Amino acid sequence: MPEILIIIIHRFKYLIAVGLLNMAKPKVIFVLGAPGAGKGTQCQKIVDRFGYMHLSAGDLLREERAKPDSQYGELIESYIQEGKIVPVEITCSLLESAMKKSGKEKFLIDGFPRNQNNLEGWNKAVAQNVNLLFVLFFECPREACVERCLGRGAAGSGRSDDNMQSLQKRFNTYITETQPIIKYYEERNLVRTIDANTSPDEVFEEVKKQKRQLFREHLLPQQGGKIPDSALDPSRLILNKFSQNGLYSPDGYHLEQRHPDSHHAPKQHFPNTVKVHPYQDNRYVAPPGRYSGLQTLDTTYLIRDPVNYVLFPPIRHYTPLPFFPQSSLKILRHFKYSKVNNNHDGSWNDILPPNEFPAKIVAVFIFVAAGLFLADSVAIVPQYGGYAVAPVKLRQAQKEQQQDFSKIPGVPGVDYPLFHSVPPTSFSCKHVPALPGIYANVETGCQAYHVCHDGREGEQGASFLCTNGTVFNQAEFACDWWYNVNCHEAPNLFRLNLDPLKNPYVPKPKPEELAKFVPVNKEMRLKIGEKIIDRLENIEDTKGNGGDRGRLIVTNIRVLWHSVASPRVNLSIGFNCVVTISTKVVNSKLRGTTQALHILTTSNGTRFEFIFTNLVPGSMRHFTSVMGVHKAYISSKLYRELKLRGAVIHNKQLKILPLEQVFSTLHGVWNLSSDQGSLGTFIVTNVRLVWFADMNEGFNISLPYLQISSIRVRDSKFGTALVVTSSDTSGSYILGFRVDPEEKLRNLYKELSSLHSVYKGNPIFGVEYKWCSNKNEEPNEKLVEDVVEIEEPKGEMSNTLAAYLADEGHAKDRPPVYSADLGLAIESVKEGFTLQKLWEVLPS
Ligand SMILES: Nc1ncnc2c1ncn2[C@@H]1O[C@H](COP(=O)(O)OP(=O)(O)O)[C@@H](O)[C@H]1O
Ligand SMILES: O=c1ccn([C@@H]2O[C@H](COP(=O)(O)OP(=O)(O)O)[C@@H](O)[C@H]2O)c(=O)[nH]1
Repeated sequence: MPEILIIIIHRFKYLIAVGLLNMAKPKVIFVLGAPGAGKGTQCQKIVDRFGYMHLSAGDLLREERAKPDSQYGELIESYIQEGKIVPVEITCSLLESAMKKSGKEKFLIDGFPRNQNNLEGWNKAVAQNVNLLFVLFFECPREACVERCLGRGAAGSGRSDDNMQSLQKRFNTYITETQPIIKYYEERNLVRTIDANTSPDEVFEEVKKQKRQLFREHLLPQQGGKIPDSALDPSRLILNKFSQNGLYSPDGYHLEQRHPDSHHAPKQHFPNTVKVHPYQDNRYVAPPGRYSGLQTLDTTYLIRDPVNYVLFPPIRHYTPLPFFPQSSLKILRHFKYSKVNNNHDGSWNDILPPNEFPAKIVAVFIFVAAGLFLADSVAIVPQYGGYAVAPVKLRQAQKEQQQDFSKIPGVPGVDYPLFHSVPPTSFSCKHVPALPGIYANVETGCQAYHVCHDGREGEQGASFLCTNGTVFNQAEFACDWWYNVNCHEAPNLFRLNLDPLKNPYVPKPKPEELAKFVPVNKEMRLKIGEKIIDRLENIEDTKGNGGDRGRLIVTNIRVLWHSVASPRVNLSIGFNCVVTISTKVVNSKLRGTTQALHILTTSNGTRFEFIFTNLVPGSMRHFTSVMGVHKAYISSKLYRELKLRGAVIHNKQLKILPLEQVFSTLHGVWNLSSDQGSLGTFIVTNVRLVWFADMNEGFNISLPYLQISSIRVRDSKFGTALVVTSSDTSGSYILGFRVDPEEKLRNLYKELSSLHSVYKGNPIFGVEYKWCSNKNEEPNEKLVEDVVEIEEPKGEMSNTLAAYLADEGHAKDRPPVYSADLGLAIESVKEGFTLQKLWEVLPS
């Protein structure tokens, strides 16, 4: 039996590998082109033909706009009418939730990304989670597109932008904003251009050609898109065809398309097209005799009946195969496409000798079952013209109690184990590094795992099985798809049970204990818009927790450290409090004398210092990432802070920040802060609002959404005014603006309040730190030189601390007390000293 399975895998390894490669992430095709190029029309055809899910960014926005409770409705409407591009945060979240909701794996994203802001937003939030196949670009002259859009409007599209006025603006946006995006993808060789200035069917013919070539290039990049004929053999095609028709088509079918010349209908006993119909046991079969009146499906494929084949019993146990590694990830890794060409010529020779088949076989079906449910159903094999007809199951009619393996890539029992209960193995909790802990059982291909505790459950601990298709991922402490797990690696990861953050059986603090430490733990949670940039293990907080191994986390706004042994011992240093970051020679309990990271901070007028030692000899990463991110933080202050009279305007143009996108520019806006008011220009971007005086561009204000506490429309002595209040942290300024006519003011108000709510939820901090590949571990001398080191008068410790530690009369340990400031238990501080003084570096 294993031989049969090996043959199946051999024959289908191409499909398995390709399937796995593609199943890992949802596939996305971007569809771009001018308004009216026919994107929607072609997408519908692609959906019908290739089964993609069509997501039109424009349609999703229109749907959102139509929702009565949508907070973005008005903003979307005004942007669409103006032909402007809606902020990417809105579009991306609509796209993402539509993708998730659909449960599908292949998407045509139509009309997106349309500008730099879209592109950046997508790259930041979604790109890494999907597999972008290519960009389908419909090229069509402007006149034709305009005519089509006007035609669409006249035919009752109901779209508020299918009119000449909006079209003009949409085309401007398309030329200035979307075309550069197409160019961006062109430079990456991802664009496939289709001439869209022909009839819809002709355009679609081109799409199909491109699709075929792209399919090949995508699957076989190393062969320049040339697929060996064997790779596209009929079995592959019929699987697609059956699945398109809702038929169940498991791995293991071997099918062959008949050649029209040798099976020309009038000369042959059987027609070119064989009709199959649902059989009483819910399979699709070719019916004997007439099929009039029966619901049928045409197939031109032959399914051959293997000679001398035996029904193999259901696979109940997972037996590792000698040359197929248990973890089929290895199949992927070792898989070479060229092998398909060399070892498999697309004929049946590698399964059955050709002379075993009658010469004039027309409709002959082969069936090799690959799993339990197939083996069960093979008992009935109806005969057709003397040849066995393969049973084909209808997806919808599948028996409830049988598991559907079709959604799981790979061969059940071969690629992944199929245990129904945990078998006895040599696994023993006696040999594990930590108790309690969870351990994968390698002998079961990791389908079983054991919770080792106090020995009550026996030597194997409490044993559990992951559901079929999944195995225990020791790195994640959870059942995971088999192709994500390298089971052989599991024993090397057993030690992760020592990490209290990983090991779910390490008791977590009780709620009341947690309450005690809330201030500290709350700090450790990531804040809105906060992103982790680097995470370093083995870092000692040399000053505060010497001798304790910890984890240093660098985010875009701060540095966090926590002890690994007791995560509640932690600290958080906001970059906004940092005075300097430098290096310093220290004496670490765990590393001896070494260079450490020295962070000097100030908070409420008091200075604090922090020293972090990397316990990995030679590693400089803690210097490079903390200093690098800090620099990025400093240089991006404008993203986050209110700025008055800054050099933000040059020649009446806003100096744009790196991730910034201008949404609107409004002339003739009065700033009401002085008695007579000043006339100026108002600019709305995805980061901030900016106003500058027409007479003097140095008289300006730049206010990020992050610093806005409210936006209102109010009556004032100047008439109806837009009133923007800055947050407490930025001085609670009240800014008044007036625009005529009032409708314009109200539109500005709506736009600003929508953008404020979008960017309050997704603040842009502007801290972008780029890793230099392979250089992470190298000392970056320049970076170290740049930082000014603060000289301390005596030694390396503050005088107070040195005096404290010099404790000559020390007889016994001081009792621990709870320090509300630190949220920790500390030793009671000696008389004459205060905590603050001990932490102080420079006299305040
Ligand atoms: N190849 C074509 N030739 C002529 N009219 C077309 C063609 N493709 C689409 N149309 C029509 O043009 C209008 C715009 O097409 P649509 O697919 O909605 O474009 P888009 O999504 O690019 O804005 C529709 O009314 C559609 O019926
Ligand atoms: O990612 C997108 C897609 C669309 N739109 C807006 O929706 C309008 C209509 O887009 P759609 O793709 O429906 O129409 P097209 O102009 O391509 O026919 C555009 O003009 C934009 O205002 C947007 O802001 N972001």
